[in-house]
Amino acid sequence: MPDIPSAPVILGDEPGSFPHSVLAERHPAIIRQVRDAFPYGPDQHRALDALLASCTEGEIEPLPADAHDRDRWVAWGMDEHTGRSWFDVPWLWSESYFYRRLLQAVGYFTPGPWQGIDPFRPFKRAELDAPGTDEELAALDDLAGRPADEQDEALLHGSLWGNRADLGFRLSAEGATAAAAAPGLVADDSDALRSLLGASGTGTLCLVADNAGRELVPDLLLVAHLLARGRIARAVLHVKPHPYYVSDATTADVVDALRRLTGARGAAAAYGHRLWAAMADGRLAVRAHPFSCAPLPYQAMPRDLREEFAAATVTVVKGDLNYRRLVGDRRWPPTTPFAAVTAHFPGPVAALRTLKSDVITGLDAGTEARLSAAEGQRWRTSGTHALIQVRG
Ligand SMILES: O=P(O)(O)OC[C@@]1(O)O[C@H](CO)[C@@H](O)[C@@H]1O
Repeated sequence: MPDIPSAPVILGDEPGSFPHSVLAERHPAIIRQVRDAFPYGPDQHRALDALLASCTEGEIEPLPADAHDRDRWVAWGMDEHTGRSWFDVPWLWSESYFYRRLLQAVGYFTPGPWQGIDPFRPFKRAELDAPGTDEELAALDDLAGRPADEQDEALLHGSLWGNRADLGFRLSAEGATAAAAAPGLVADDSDALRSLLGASGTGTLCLVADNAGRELVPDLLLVAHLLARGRIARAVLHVKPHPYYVSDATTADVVDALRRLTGARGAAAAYGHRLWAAMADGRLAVRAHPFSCAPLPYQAMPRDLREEFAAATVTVVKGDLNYRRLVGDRRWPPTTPFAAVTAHFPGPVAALRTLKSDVITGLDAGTEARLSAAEGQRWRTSGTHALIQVRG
C-alpha cells in the first residue's frame, strides 16, 4: 500500500462549519437537556453554569487534582490544551473532554448520591421504551421464516441503519428522518464482510458498539444471528466505560437492551434468551476499555487493546464517531483509500456507519461527484447515507 500524504486535523474554529456548530450549539443544548432532566442541587447547577461559560466563551481548564483519571488525561494531551479555546484544539479532543467535564459537573465520579447516575439515561430509556422499538422487534417474527441470506442482509442492514439512532445527532439534525426516505449506501463491501465472517465459524467477532437503544438492539440481534448460524464462535462487545456522546452504550445499556429483548414476545424474546445464555457461557463478552472514551484516534490505542483486536477474525466498528477515530479525524480527500487510512489497525476491520460528520474516505470519484452534484456537501452530515467498508 503506497504511503498517503496526511490531511489537516479537523478543528472546531470555523464558524458555519459542522464541528463549530457542535461546540457552539449542540453542547449548550446538551447541558440544557441534562439540567432539565434531573432534580439536581445547587452544586450541580453551579458546575453546569461554569461548564457552559467555559465551553462556549472560556478556555480549557484542567481536571481537578484528585480526579481519578487525571494522569490518563495528561497522557491524552490535557496539559497541551489547557488554557486554549475549546474551538482551537482538535475537535475530537474538545468533544471528548466536554463529556468528561459534564460528568464531573453532575457528580458522576464524585463519592456521594449522584455518583454513577448516568445523566443521559432518561433519553436512552425513552427511546428503548418507545412504541417504534416494539414495531421493530415484532418484525423479527416475519424474518424468522425467510431464507438465510435474506436474514443475513436484513440483520446487517438493521445494525447499519440503527446508527441513525443517535440522540446527540438528533439535537442538531432537524428533519433528518424525513430526508431519509431515499437512503443510499455510498460504499458497500458487504460481500467482503460476509466472507470474513463466514470463513471458519471458529473465529471471534469484536463489535465496537456505538449508541444504546435502537442501535444496540439490532447490533445484539446481528451477534445472536451470527452465533446461532455458526458463522462465529464468540463475540466481544466493546462499550464505553462511562456515559459519552449522549447515547453511547455502556454496560448498563447492554443490560437494558437484553432485558428489553427477553421481555418482548416471539422471535425477539428467543434472540434475547440466546444472548443471555451466550453471556453466561462466555460466547458473548462485554468490554469497557478506558480507551473507548479517549479523545484520540485508534492509531494511538494501547497495547492490550491492540492485541485484542489483532486476535479477532474481524472487528466491526460502528458509527460516525468510531469512524472518525478509525480513519483519523482529518480532512481527507474522499477518494483516499480506506485500506490506507486503516493500515494501522491490528487486524481485519469493517466500518458500519451512517454519515453524520465531514470525514469520509474510500469513495470512488464517480460516487463523490454524484453526491456533491445532488446535495452540495450536505450528504456528509445529514445521516441519510451510509457505508459498509472493509479492510481484510
Ligand atoms: O458516533 P455516532 O453516534 O454515529 O454519531 C456521533 C455524532 O452525532 O456526534 C459527532 C458530533 O458530535 C459526530 O461524529 C456525529 O455527528
